[in-house]
Amino acid sequence: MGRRSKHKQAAPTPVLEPAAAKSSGTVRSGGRNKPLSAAGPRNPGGAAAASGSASKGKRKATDAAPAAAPAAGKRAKAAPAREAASAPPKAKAGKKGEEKVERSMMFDSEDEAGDGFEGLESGDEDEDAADEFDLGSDSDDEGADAANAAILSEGEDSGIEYEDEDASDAEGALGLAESGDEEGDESLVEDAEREEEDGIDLDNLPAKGTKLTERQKKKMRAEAERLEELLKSQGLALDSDEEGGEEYEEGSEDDEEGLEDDEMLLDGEEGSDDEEGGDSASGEEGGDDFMLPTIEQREAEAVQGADLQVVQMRIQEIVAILGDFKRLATDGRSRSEYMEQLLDDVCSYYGYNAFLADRLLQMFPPAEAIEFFEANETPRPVTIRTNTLRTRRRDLAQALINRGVTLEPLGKWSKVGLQVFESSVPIGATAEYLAGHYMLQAASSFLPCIALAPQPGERVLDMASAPGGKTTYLSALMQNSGVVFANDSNKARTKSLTANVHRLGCKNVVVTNYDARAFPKVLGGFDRVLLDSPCSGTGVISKDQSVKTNKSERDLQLLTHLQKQLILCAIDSVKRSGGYVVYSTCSVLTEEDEQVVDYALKKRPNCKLVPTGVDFGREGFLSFRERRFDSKMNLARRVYPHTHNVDGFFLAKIKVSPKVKPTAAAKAAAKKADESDESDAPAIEPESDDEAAEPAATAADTSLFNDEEDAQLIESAKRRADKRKGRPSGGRKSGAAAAA
Ligand SMILES: C[S@@+](CC[C@H](N)C(=O)[O-])C[C@H]1O[C@@H](n2cnc3c(N)ncnc32)[C@H](O)[C@@H]1O
Repeated sequence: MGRRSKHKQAAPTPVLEPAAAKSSGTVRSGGRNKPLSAAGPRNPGGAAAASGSASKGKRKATDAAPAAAPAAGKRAKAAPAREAASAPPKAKAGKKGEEKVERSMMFDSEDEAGDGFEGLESGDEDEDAADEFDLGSDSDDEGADAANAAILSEGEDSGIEYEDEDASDAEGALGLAESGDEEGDESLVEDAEREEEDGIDLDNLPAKGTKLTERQKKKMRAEAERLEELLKSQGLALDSDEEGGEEYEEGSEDDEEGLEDDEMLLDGEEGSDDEEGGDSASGEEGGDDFMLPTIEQREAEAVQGADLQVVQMRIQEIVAILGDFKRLATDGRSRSEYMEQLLDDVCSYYGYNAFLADRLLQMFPPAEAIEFFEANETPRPVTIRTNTLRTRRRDLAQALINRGVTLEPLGKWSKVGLQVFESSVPIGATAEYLAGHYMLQAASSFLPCIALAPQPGERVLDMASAPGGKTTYLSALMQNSGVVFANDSNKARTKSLTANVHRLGCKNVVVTNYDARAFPKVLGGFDRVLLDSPCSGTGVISKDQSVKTNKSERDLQLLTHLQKQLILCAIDSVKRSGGYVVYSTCSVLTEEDEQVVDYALKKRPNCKLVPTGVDFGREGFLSFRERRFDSKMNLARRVYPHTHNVDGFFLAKIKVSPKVKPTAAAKAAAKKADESDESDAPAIEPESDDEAAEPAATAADTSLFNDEEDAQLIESAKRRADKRKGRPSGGRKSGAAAAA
């Protein structure tokens, strides 16, 4: 990744993966165009969270950058949590004010340029240009591209830099300075500053005489070498004999001093052991390498409470060691011991329960997992979706700009999205909002609708639709024709769904209130079905910190069982001649994503995965731990907060063909899928009134499933519920139980 880009705000990213993933994340800090946040981190759920993430929440409110662990190659500026917690949260406010002016100026100057988004105020653009932000034709595509390109080319001024510029950045970064001229010097200073942030944190260098670990020494030597390389590439070698040395002459004293300092630091109390900076990280000497805490130390920490600063440092050390275990693990402890400590530390530092922290640590390599946890401490940018039933994006943008809103197009991948950077008015209460010109909608939540691609005149089912962000988008994509059945099992939530449908002027929507497992019995024959499934919400922790602590293994089992039932109903609701189902969740856990889709494919051999039409994000997993998934699962898409600066999200598109007589192999696969689902299935009822879990215990019509297992589960759940509420048990029987 280009180093410059790190300092600029990432828009929700049109980034192709896996390249983006490898680039260690796109969520970047402190650019001038820091986006308006959708929601501040909420109060963490548990006691641990209170100590851990509450303070982190504050810190992050002032600094949008997820501080990646050093092993991610970034060497995060590890501001001590407590110190940072007291950082003034309004520090950026003044900057934002300036930003607003800058952004407006950007649009103005683009007006003069006369293409793309810049036509906003001019009003004299030709029809083609005026259509640029409408849905539809290829030329529109080009127009939108041009608009974005114009903005992208403003990268330096606007402070916005998209991920796909990073490659050229990386190449260009070192060629910035013409040696000797002022510009060059400035660039060099900037580079050096960047080095500080990217590499060794000069603000937080250990005090002189501090004893450094071998690994720290090694890092510093490597950093020194890198700086030397950089200087050389600028024609400013450290060696004053070399050409160009003169220009460096002035600074050389300082630098020599600096080097002395470095050396003193490197030497610590013991004196330098290798001037050449050779590899001495093996830890044979001195035994001053990182050591995992002993059992006694862990017990003491458990009793006294952990010092967050210590825990944070330890997380970084462990992540670095796990990244190069053979070389860096010098205390004879096993990898699993390191993982165990990391799990403990993640729980106490970020405030997750052990179950979820463990699941998430399994999802990513350790360094990336920390990036994910960090990203969950900062809100995602506010995004809105233009309601094309009422207005055009350019008109909406102009209207909001006139109200003092700073915004820009979301990215090439969306013709209707806008990212809001700053607003002097509440974005959920403008006249345009009330008039239904836009929906406040997370960028990820556009994706399933894009994937479903409903056509005008079609019959569409949105199975779990409240509060209607996707329903209203589907309606707009269908240009208010055909029909969208917008269903949700939660009656209270259908009220906000209905309100949104009205506000946005969706005339082709019918709201229904069923447990979606009642489909296709109540209604079937759909061209397309969206199942935006109830889920654990592990992709939206930045919006709801309670997810960190309120999910247990049992909740997950209940959810996945429900999800599997729902996806079969979605498939069965497609018309006989075939159609499409999009399955999506805002969870990143494979149990709720690939595993559910895989189950459905095995149970319904007339289905196959097809491309989502969303060309960014990571591919779905083909396997995860001991599980193997459908060979086309790579067509599914995953997006993450730490790689795309959007809510974590999963989507898969399934083509449903007319039913065929299942082959023996298909039957065997379906049976196997059932068995595996049974082993995953919940053994006990949910205790909470958790919205997502509720339907599992109150299934309206389980006769859809001639599944004894289901019937028994529901029956025993009801018995237990009766018992808990003091009702005589056995007095009632569900339809399913009766049928069974
Ligand atoms: C992820 S939210 C849907 C968000 C919605 N698609 C949107 O874009 O605004 C999941 C929804 O599923 C609903 N739900 C949970 N269990 C359900 C069930 N068995 N049948 C139908 N809806 C259900 C919840 O009430 C919740 O509104």
